[in-house]
This record gives sequence, C-alpha cells and structure tokens, in this order.
Amino acid sequence: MRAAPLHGTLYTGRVIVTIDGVAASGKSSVASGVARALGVPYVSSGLLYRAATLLALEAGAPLDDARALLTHLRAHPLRLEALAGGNRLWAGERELTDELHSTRVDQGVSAVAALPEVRAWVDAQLRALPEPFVAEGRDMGTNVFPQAGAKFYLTASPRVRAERRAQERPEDVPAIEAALIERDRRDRVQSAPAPDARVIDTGPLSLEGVIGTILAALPARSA
Ligand SMILES: Nc1ncnc2c1ncn2[C@@H]1O[C@H](COP(=O)(O)OP(=O)(O)OP(=O)(O)O)[C@@H](O)[C@H]1O
Ligand SMILES: Nc1ccn([C@@H]2O[C@H](COP(=O)(O)O)[C@@H](O)[C@H]2O)c(=O)n1
Repeated sequence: MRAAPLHGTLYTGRVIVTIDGVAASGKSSVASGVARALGVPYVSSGLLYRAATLLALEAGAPLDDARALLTHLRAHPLRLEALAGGNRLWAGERELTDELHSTRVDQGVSAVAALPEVRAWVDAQLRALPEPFVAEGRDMGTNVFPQAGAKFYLTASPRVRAERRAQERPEDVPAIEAALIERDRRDRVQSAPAPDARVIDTGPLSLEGVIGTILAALPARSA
C-alpha cells in the first residue's frame, strides 16, 4: 500500500496533531486552520481552564482553593463544543465562550491551572472527547496526549504577540506585552515542548504560513 499525504483526509481513530505554545502564539488560530484542512475538529484546552476561572471569579471563590473550585465545577458541569471553526464552552444552558478572553480571566487563569486537582479534572474532560481531533494548549503533547502522531510548539517574541493581540483588545501594546510575559512566567511549569515536538517561531510567518508549515510536516499515512 502506498503512503498518501494526510492533508484533506478524514483521519479516524486517534489524535492527529498537538499544538502547544506560549500565550497568544497563535495556537487556536493555527489549530483551527489545521483542523479545517484535515476535516476534523480542534480542541482548545485553555477554554476549560478559562471557564473554571470565570466560574470561580463569579462565585467569589479563592483561585487557589482546589476543593472549592472542584465542588463548583461539579455543580456547574462544563461542556466543550469542539468545532473546527471555533470552540464553544457551555455551563449548562449558558454559553460562556464570549466571556472567557477578558483581562480578568487572563490574570486569574494561571493560578487555577497550577492546581493539580484542576489539571486532573481538565485532562479527564479532554481524554473523554471522541477522537480524532487537533488539540491545542500547553501540555497536550507532553502530558495529555503523549501518543499523538505529530506535535508542534509555537513561539514568538512577546512584542510580536502583543502587537497581534492589540488588534483584538483595547489595551496598548506595552501593557499587553507585560501581561503576556507574566502569564508565560506563571505557566512555565506546565508549558514545554515535548521532546518529539517541532518548535516553530511564528514571528516571521503569516498565519497561513504557520498552518502550511504544519500541514507540510505531517507524516504520511497508509492509504
Ligand atoms: N503567524 C501569525 N501571523 C499573524 N497573526 C497571527 C499569527 N498567528 C496568530 N496571529 C494572530 O494573533 C492573535 C492571537 O492568536 P491566537 O488567539 O490564535 O493565539 P493563542 O495562542 O490561541 O492565544 P491564547 O494563548 O491567549 O489563547 C490572533 O489575532 C491571531 O489572528
Ligand atoms: N493545556 C493547557 C492549556 C491552558 N492552560 C492554562 O490556561 C490558560 C489559558 O489558556 P490559553 O491557551 O487560552 O491561553 C493558560 O495561560 C494556562 O494557564 C494550561 O495550563 N494548560
């Protein structure tokens, strides 16, 4: 049997690609583009951490109290709708998606994500999703899906990332840059390239350039 390129094929039965990286390096935009090219959904793991943080903030729960957070999560089951075009996050009938990228969630999420109990809860949600999909986050290739067939880790300088993010947010570039550097520092424990990941500096590349680089690097599969 001849090996055929993966592009455009619906690859069944396992996670295809993990895309990890630093904050605002383009993970969700790139994962969405790769997933659409492959005809599969993508999964944004960060949305689960963001939703846990939002619910805790709304409840006035301390962000370092794992027991209180998990009690709250069990009382408000979250549902990640993993679509190729964009993920949506629900708490019961309420959609949280548009509230998850606020500055206050950005500032609190690393503390929540540092709690081992919360990480175990998120990992269980992710591993229960039906494969195949493209997974993006911080530890998809190292911890959650170490068996993935292809792994990538995106980087770019804080200034480049801040300039991109400034197109989406009202804050100025230096303020965004400082917040990104701080979030990277807090996330360092849970964010590292897998030994078998390809690291891509997205700084000199367009979004389409990064997506094309990943698609071109995917292993062929048996037809
Ligand atoms: N290579 C690129 N060239 C130009 N713009 C890009 C590139 N990659 C991403 N962007 C833009 O940068 C911004 C941040 O991208 P995105 O939200 O996908 O990053 P992220 O890593 O998922 O962020 P976060 O970690 O905060 O969830 C978006 O406006 C996106 O369109
Ligand atoms: N696998 C992951 C994914 C995310 N986090 C934490 O969530 C925050 C938000 O994630 P984004 O991808 O939306 O930026 C991130 O800053 C981490 O604190 C994580 O720990 N592991």
